[in-house]
Amino acid sequence: MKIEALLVDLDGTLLDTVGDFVAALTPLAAELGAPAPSEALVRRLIGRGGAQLLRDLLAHWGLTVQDFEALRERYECHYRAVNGQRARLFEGVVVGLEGLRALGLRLACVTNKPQANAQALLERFQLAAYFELLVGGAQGLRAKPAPDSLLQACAGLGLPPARCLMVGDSANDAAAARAAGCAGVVLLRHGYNHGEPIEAVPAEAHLDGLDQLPAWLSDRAFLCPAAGS
Ligand SMILES: O=C(O)COP(=O)(O)O
Ligand SMILES: [Mg+2]
Repeated sequence: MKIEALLVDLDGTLLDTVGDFVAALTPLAAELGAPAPSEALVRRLIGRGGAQLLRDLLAHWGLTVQDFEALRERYECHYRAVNGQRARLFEGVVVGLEGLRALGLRLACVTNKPQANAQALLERFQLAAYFELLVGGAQGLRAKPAPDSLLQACAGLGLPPARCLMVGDSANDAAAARAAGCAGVVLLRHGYNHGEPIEAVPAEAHLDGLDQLPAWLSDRAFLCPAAGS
């Protein structure tokens, strides 16, 4: 088995976006009369998409709202206004993407973040050119840990999931990769995993950063595409 493409998560994998989430949630909390969420709390909640994040936060505050959809829309509006302003690239991302490209691997970005926000982030951080396609959160696509967005990315690449390896930062990425039938999953240690140690999530590898991935792949002939093939 050799892999031909990587499906790469966004939040917690390419970009540290926790500051954007806090900035979007702070005015929403004020509207609801709830305390501003701390960065540590938000870090534990990121990764299952915006709707789940809001449900988890409401549960944390002990609040219920009559019109959840309206709340979600207000949150998305706050988020769009701050998207990227506090985000930063994780160390090793560009070196890692360059190395993966040099190995001849095709890249797709697969995130629970709404498509437009994800696209804007890839452009803002000059990452867009590395990716053949981006599958973000959209209506009709169940968020990871469901396999929907990964399957859509594989279809877009024209590859069976067994030729694709998922790279992410959370148990959701691992579960989505298994459910989609991907070749495996590599997890990075610098992201968000709901407050749990990432090492507890079974994976083909746990790495400190994306810059370690090309060498890890090169050491495994079954995962590395034959040069020039
Ligand atoms: O939960 C989100 O909104 C984003 O999460 P992801 O980029 O790690 O999939
Ligand atoms: Mg993530």
